[in-house]
Amino acid sequence: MSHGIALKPAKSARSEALKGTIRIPGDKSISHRSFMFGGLASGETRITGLLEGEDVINTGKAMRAMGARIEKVGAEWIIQGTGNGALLAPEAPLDFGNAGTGCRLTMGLVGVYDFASTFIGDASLSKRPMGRVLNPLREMGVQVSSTEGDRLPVTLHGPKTPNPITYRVPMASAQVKSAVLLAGLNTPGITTVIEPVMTRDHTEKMLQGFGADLTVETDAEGVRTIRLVGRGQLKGQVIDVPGDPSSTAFPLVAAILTPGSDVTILNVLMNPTRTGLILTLQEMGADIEVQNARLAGGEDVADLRVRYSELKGVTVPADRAPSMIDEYPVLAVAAAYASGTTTMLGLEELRVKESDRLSAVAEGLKLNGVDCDEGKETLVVRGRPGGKGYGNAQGKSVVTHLDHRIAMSFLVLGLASEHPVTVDDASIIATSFPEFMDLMTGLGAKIDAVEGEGA
Ligand SMILES: O=C(O)C1=C[C@@H](OP(=O)(O)O)[C@@H](O)[C@H](O)C1
Ligand SMILES: C=C(OP(=O)(O)O)C(=O)O
Repeated sequence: MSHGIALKPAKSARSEALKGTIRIPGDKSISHRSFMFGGLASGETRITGLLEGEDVINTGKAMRAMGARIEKVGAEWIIQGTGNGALLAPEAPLDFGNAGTGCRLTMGLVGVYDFASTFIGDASLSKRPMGRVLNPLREMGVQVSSTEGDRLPVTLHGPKTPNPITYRVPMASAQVKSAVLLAGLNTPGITTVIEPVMTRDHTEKMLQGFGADLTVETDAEGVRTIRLVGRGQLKGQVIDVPGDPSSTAFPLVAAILTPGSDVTILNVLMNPTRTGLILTLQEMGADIEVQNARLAGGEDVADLRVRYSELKGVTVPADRAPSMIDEYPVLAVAAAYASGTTTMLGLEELRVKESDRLSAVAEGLKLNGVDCDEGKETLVVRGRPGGKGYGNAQGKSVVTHLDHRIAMSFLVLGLASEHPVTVDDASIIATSFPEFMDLMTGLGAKIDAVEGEGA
């Protein structure tokens, strides 16, 4: 799926109170991995609650192209996997659309096989750095042919026998950690990943669930050493994917910013590597009640009741970034309505997402009259409670740069701003949260597609 040809703008306008109870679709990270590990494992995997966003569907297509049988029966996805080590050579390039996770993890998964696989994506993914995954794969003996700067298209060809490596992940990235571990699945011996800063741990937990011989040791400084014994058997599993905390962020912040709101969001994944935004919003004074906290399929899950709140600015420490890395755009929007200054530190990884999110957020905030400063790896927002004067300047739209989180964040900004906010492309939201418009308007948000605009 390619984006950027027919842009579909959308407009949000100051809304009455948001009210109601919603269930957020499945977590994107867990959904990608469910298709990948189910497609690889021996026997049957059954998945409910899968996120059917474009990113995840592209991962499913890639797994099918490598021999997995995947079908949807009623509400369930049923997969017959190939067995570990038995993926087939894809006959055509694997197109990951907009998805860094699908692309980078699959590079690890299949890149070490002794055949060629080619990876392509949309204009956004084609700009993103792949060297972070290609470098460890090169160390394992993979032949890499890539476009300048290690961008897509990339073709990989694994060696007869890959080398097990010990790899210290140089940046806080669950995608890099996961790519190396997945390469280790088809490598003899022990592949070791050292993770100085903990990132989301879905790969480790799910591989253990599928029967991989994987251990994690954490030292006194919090440095994690993950060891995976290669070429073991993986067995199909039954998975119920919990709701995505990154998608939850949008109705959550929308309810906090819109006077009179009272919204309950059901079945949200509360894995501590994903809850940095909730903690930060609570520090800012947000009224978020965690209800029915429970364990489901080995993950913490809860319902969240959130009410309109007056926020105050805070400093968000750099070490919290991995647990809320995709939530900074919408946190910046919340900060725009807080009294005082919010300072966000340690944001270097935001520059290599679907867009340079640090610049895209700062540009969008300024276009809407929000006072902010973009630093090399920081963002400072000086908020204005009530949002007086906020809204698109001179009829211009927020430029979303093929980035779903930029599109959703600025539509949320418009729900509490004095003037409406238009974004240039709402179609990109379907990559991660196809139900966004319906769920938000169902709560009472004023968001519409804009007819007759766009390229
Ligand atoms: O492993 C994953 O599922 C993800 C890891 C993060 O990327 P990085 O590893 O690049 O930080 C995150 O931004 C992305 O949305 C999903
Ligand atoms: C960064 C994201 O995803 P990916 O890297 O998979 O494109 C995201 O969903 O915000």
